Amino acid sequence: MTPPADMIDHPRPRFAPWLLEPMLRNRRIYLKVALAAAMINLFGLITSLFTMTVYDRVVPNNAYASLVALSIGLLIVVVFDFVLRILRAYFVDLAGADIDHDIGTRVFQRLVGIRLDLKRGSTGSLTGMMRELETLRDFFASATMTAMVDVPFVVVTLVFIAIIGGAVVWVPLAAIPVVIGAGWLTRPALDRLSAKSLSEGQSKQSVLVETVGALEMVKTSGAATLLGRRWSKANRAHSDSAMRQRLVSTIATTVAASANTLSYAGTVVAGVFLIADHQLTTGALVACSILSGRAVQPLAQVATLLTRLSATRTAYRQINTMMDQPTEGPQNEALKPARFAGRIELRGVEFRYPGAAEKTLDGLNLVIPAGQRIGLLGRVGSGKSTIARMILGLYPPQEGLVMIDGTDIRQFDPAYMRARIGTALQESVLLSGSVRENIVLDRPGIDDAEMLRAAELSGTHQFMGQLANGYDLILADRGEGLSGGQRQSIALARALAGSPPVVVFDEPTSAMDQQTEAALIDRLAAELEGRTFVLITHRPALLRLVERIVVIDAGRVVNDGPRDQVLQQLQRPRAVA
Ligand SMILES: Nc1ncnc2c1ncn2[C@@H]1O[C@H](COP(=O)(O)OP(=O)(O)OP(=O)(O)O)[C@@H](O)[C@H]1O
Repeated sequence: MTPPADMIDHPRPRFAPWLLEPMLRNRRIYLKVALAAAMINLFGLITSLFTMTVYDRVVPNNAYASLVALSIGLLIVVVFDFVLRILRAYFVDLAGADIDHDIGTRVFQRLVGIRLDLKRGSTGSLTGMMRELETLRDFFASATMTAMVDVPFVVVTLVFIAIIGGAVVWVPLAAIPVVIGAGWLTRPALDRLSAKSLSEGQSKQSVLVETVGALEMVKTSGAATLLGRRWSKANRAHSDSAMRQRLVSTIATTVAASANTLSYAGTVVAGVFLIADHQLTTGALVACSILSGRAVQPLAQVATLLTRLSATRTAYRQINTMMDQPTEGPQNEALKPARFAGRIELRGVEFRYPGAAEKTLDGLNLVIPAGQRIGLLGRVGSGKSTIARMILGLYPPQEGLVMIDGTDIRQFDPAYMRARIGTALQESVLLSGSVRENIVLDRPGIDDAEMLRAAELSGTHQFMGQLANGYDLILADRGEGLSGGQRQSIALARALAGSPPVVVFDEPTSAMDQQTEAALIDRLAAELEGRTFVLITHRPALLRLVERIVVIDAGRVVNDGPRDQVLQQLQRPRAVA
């Protein structure tokens, strides 16, 4: 069974493996579709033969016995035709659903593995692109696929017309280039318009996602006017190009439909002369006129297919651009070391955000021995959160190295590494679903007992334990329905669950009152003992948790030492002033 590998090696036209592989896997089903199509086309020929026989043999001779026999035969054909048509639709759907599922999984995996430094476009345009999967699915799972299977039978039908109708075959033959020409000529315009319509649809989606995601801000800050203007502009542009796209494809499909009618009528007209010339019987003419419609029809369907092909190709290109991008993690075998002690080292790290003019980290050197708890201090925008992102491998440095336990973190499996770093970043983003799901996140090894332990540590249990449905409380999108402090507490429970050897907290108490914060610090002090802890904060109380302080300014370390010593140095200039 070598042929499939061959086809993957030299695909023409070049299809990406994410599309080609699931299609090839379904080749058996498509073979069944082709078989069913062949039978259905054969039945079509039989029906026309039936008509011809009735006109030429039954009508002139009043041969009712033959008519009964022929009718029974035809009835059987109709029943088979019915069953085969249903089977054909079912098989196309079956293959379509499998391909859709496969591609959906692959694309989603790629989406979550996207490298943040290579990410292009807004959240809205990314979701818009995911929506384009529907366009691809519609193409593979719809009747359009069956139209392609019917195309080779056009030749069979034409040969059949030539056999029974002779010169009449020139009529459908003349109609075919018209149909193909209409499809071909409109294609460049359709390609252009569907690309335009797709990008404008994504702009529309961007405005929508931004508005819905920040509805409270939109209302309170009066952003509705600005967003409303953006929305109508995007909407107008999109409906304009969608209208043009429909217009052009209507031209192609209408030309095909008219060619179909002309082919039928032309056959009848030409047939009259041939009958007069005794070259054709009336029955053969009727059969030919039916068949000439059947010869052009698949091509008319292909014209429709071509109009959809533009949209499908645009969607394919969009998705393929994302699928072609390198994902996170090493290209070769990723490391998953059994021991993860948590010694962190940033050596000569230089980093500039994509598109930013200034470097955020400028030759930063920092070693955090395993088990040490450090606080990162520094002014707003000095680069503290960026250091956390470097440690988590969210962005690779342009220069220098980020290492954990002496290994460049780019060699680790990103999911493996991040599962060992408990992280609570500045924004406490929760997901829709229960509080339990938000803490456990389906991670292996985190059972109810561990979830409760983490919830007690973070302070979540204080408010969740008292509610009747407690941890099964269902949250709306992004944790709506809870206060900011409660959300933050759940995010901390999520980070602490599973006792990861490294913990990175960025402003973990920014939404909490002093009392809640003090109680949290008491509980965390014992919990973090012996673990590598990186704390980014502007709140002095939290510094009780750390033994060393590193001060960052403009992406460099400007002070580093034992906590109390650095705190004294930081207070001194103020005392002098
Ligand atoms: N995603 C991003 N894209 C481009 N620039 C960014 C991005 N995130 C941060 N920056 C820039 O990098 C610089 C440092 O940001 P960072 O978030 O690391 O600061 P910080 O020290 O954590 O500040 P804060 O105390 O306000 O949290 C800022 O000047 C900011 O403009």
